Parts: sequence; structure tokens; C-alpha cells
Amino acid sequence: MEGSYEACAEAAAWLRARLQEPPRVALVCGSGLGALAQELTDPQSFDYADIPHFPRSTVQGHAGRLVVGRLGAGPCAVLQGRFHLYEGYSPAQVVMPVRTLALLGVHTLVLTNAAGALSPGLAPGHLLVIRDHIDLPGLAGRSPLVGPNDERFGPRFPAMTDGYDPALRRLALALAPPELHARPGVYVGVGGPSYETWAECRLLRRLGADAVGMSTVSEAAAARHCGLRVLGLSLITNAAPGDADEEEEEGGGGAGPAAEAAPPGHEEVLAAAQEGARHLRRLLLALAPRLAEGARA
Ligand SMILES: O=P(O)(O)O[C@@H]1C[C@H](O)[C@@H](CO)O1
Ligand code: HPA
Repeated sequence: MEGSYEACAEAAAWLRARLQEPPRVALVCGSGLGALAQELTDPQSFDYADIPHFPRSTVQGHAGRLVVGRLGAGPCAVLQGRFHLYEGYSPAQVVMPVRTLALLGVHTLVLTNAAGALSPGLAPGHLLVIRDHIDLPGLAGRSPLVGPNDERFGPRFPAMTDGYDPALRRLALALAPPELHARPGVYVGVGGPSYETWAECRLLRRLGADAVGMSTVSEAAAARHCGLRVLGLSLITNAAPGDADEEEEEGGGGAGPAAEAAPPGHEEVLAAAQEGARHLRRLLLALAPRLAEGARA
């Protein structure tokens, strides 16, 4: 039952019976980004604990609430809190809210997250508009699409080359407030919950990733499986560790960026995300009309 089609259908039916208007657009808030829901007018709010089969949020900065209202003129659902593999949830539980929203009639999904910068051009407060992702748990067999395929969600072998909608990406890059220094790039999803070692960061950079985080990739895979249009936004909250080996090889005595960088911590991530959220809110409002007009891919 956990995360099954029947569980998602029950959750969707429970919500449908209570909603003034079913959402067509949905937004998943990353760590510390729950304030994005403040852009909704006429909000209705539901605790995850009350929605049939919904998991519970266990991470600070994830309130565990679904808020449904209007973003601009269109009906929109905002998930204040997501589920992560490191909380002990199965991949199917992690994506259960996304599938439930798809069954409610959502056609466009905005995935936001807090992420560590791997590329030198990115700094806390910057926005990476996700062009593509590397799903490390998925590549290792922990994809929500593993197991018997339920065709009512989607096909056995969905493509992921078109995972993130190019038109929405271009629009987000054009409309982002200058404070966000928005640029396109590659997000790598890891299992967590430990932050990355120096050597892992070096590996991830060499794999072609610009930013690293512990979410989003499973949700994007499940969303595309259901035919949703996806926009991915990574708010950079910290610099991932630099390259300790290069620092040593260069004979750096602690003066370089690697030596100066403080290790990442969740408090710092939350503070940076809350700071960036006010600019992200402006971007979402600017995007609202175009998000609302999307059709299922
Ligand atoms: O839900 P997101 O991906 O925004 O949360 C990030 C990854 C970890 O859950 C946490 C680490 O600080 O923030
Ligand atoms: N690594 C992984 N996940 C994260 C980070 C990070 O540096 N920052 C925010 N989420």
C-alpha cells in the first residue's frame, strides 16, 4: 500500500472532497523555503498528518503542510516540506505527494531545493535553474520507478533526456530578479544525510555537477513518469568543500579558499534559504501566468 497507486488515489480523493478548486500547478518547497506559500491567495491548509497515507516531515525547515490557493490567477498547491531518502523513507514514499498531486490534475511541478555550490561561479544566494540532473540514488537502483510498474502512473521505461522543461527554464532565467544571479546548470542528488567530503566534491565536479543536494531527483523522475512538466530551482545556500588535495599540492598553508571555507551545517542552509526566499517569491509570481497555462507533456 505504501506509496501505491491506491494510496495516492485515496489521498487525492480526500483532498478533492475538501478543496474549493483542484490545483493545476504545484510547488515543492526546499529546506527553509516554506515562505514561498505566502504568495498564495485564498489559502486552504492541510497538515500532512491528516492526509491519508502521507508520510510525516521529520526535518527542520519542512513544516509538513500542504497549502492550496491561487498563485496569480491560477490554482496552485504548495508542499511546505518534502521527504528525503535519508529520513528512512522508501523512494515510493518520497514521491507519494508528487503522484497524489498528479492524480488531482496538476500538470506543472516546480521543484525547489537548497543546495551546495560545486561550480566556482556559484555562491550563497545564487539560483541554479536546473538544466539536467544526476540521480545518484537512482543510478544505484534507488529510483521510485524500480519495482513492478503501474501503468496508471506511466510507462515502464520513461525518457529523462527532457526531464526539465526548456521553455520554463528559459522563462525562469529571463524573469529571475538580478539579486539571484540566475544561471542554468546540473544538480546532482545524493543520498545524504552527511554533507560531502572533499574527495566526494571533487568527484561530483568531475561528473559535471554544478550544485549538490539531497532531494529533487526522485521527485523529478516520478513527475516525468506521470507526464508532468518540471521546473527545477536550486537556491545555493553554501559552498560545498573546495579541493583539499589541490590546496596541499599547491603548498597552500591554509590561506586558500579550501582552508577558509567553513563546513556546511543545516542552520546555515536554513538561514541562507530564508534570505533567498524573498527573491524566489518574486520570481514565482512573475512566472505564475506561464506556469498556469502549461499542458501535460
Ligand atoms: O529539501 P532540500 O533538498 O531543500 O534540503 C536540503 C538537503 C537536506 O535535506 C538539507 C541539508 O541541509 O537541506
Ligand atoms: N550538500 C548536500 N545537500 C545540501 C547542501 C550540501 O552542501 N546544502 C544544502 N543541501
